[in-house]
Amino acid sequence: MRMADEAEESVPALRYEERPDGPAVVLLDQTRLPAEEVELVCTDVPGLVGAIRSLAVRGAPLLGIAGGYGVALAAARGDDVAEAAGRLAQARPTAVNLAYGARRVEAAYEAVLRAGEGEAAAAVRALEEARALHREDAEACARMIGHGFALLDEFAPGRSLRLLTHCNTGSLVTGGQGTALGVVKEVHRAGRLRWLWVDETRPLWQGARLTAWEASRAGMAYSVLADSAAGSLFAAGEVDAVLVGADRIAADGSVANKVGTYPLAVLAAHHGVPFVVVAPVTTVDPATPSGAGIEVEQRPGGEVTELTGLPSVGAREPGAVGGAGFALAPVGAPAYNPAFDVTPPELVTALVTEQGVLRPVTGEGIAELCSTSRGEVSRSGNGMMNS
Ligand SMILES: CSC[C@H]1O[C@H](OP(=O)(O)O)[C@H](O)[C@@H]1O
Repeated sequence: MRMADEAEESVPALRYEERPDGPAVVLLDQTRLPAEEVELVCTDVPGLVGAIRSLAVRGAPLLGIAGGYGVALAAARGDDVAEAAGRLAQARPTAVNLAYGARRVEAAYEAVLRAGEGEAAAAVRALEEARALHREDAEACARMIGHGFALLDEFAPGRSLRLLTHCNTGSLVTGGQGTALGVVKEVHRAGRLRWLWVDETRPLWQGARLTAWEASRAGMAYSVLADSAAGSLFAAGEVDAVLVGADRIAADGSVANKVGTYPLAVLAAHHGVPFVVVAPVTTVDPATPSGAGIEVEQRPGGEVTELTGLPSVGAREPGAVGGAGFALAPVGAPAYNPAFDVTPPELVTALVTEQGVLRPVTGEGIAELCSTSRGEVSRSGNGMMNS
């Protein structure tokens, strides 16, 4: 167990291993960070589904990669691949990437079976597709980071920036350097990060625990803040731009992201601050017409009403993250705990993907984004451009 104190830019959040005792998906248990770097070895799909539900592995792009490797793991074990893909796809409902990754690898596996090449060859193909998905995400991060940095430079040429972010969108949620936090890292590397404001991100503290962990390792100047303190920073003129990730982007440009994102978008609009979403095209879901159609995951109330310890203590409620904790409310108090909220497109200044920057974010622009194959760049009257 390595303590989280080495100065490293990014730590691989997940890998697939063919071990002497069999294949496994090995992941950095994010419920144990920042205090401990503990690896979780998932040797079967039920174990991986449990890790996804407990947020030991989390974040839309990484969930897609985990879903893909999970199907490859089932194929390597000779398990029922269709059943495994279904369980993985349904492990968390909001991040579209999870189902995309699982189904894409399942389709690769099935194609080899249909060709009559047998289960062993199909299992090899499944792992190849999962690894391709992983590589593509890392490449997408690099392109998003370039487009995002150029966009910020357009907003404030040559200036140092005070950026605010919510939840965690760095190396811990992608196959590469991250989405929104990946852009922040690039601003920092360019010597242009004046300050990073890190929303703690209640109730699971992804900001305080994970973004602060990544920011510390990158040597950034930052402050953690209570989510409710963000408004006073906008009022004081202390925020030059907001950068967040996404879990699902509907066909009309509505953005589902960690709960607390929508209020930031309203604050940014009120104060004339750019509100920028950074997400790979695999987060875009043309099959969901609008934000109203996005299923928002409802999580156990105990995550709100208890301050929990390490998950090893044993969660109070099925599915809740963390172990037995301290009551922050009367025991058994009812709680409302949506994991995400939805921001309408009119509050999004720009959507940065690996294919370019969409500004403004409109249904037409989203449709065009989905119609181009990966890597192509499209330019259109609705502001789709490659920055
Ligand atoms: C770059 S996607 C990260 C995205 O995922 C987080 O949700 P969770 O921690 O519940 O997996 C959050 O919405 C982040 O913006």
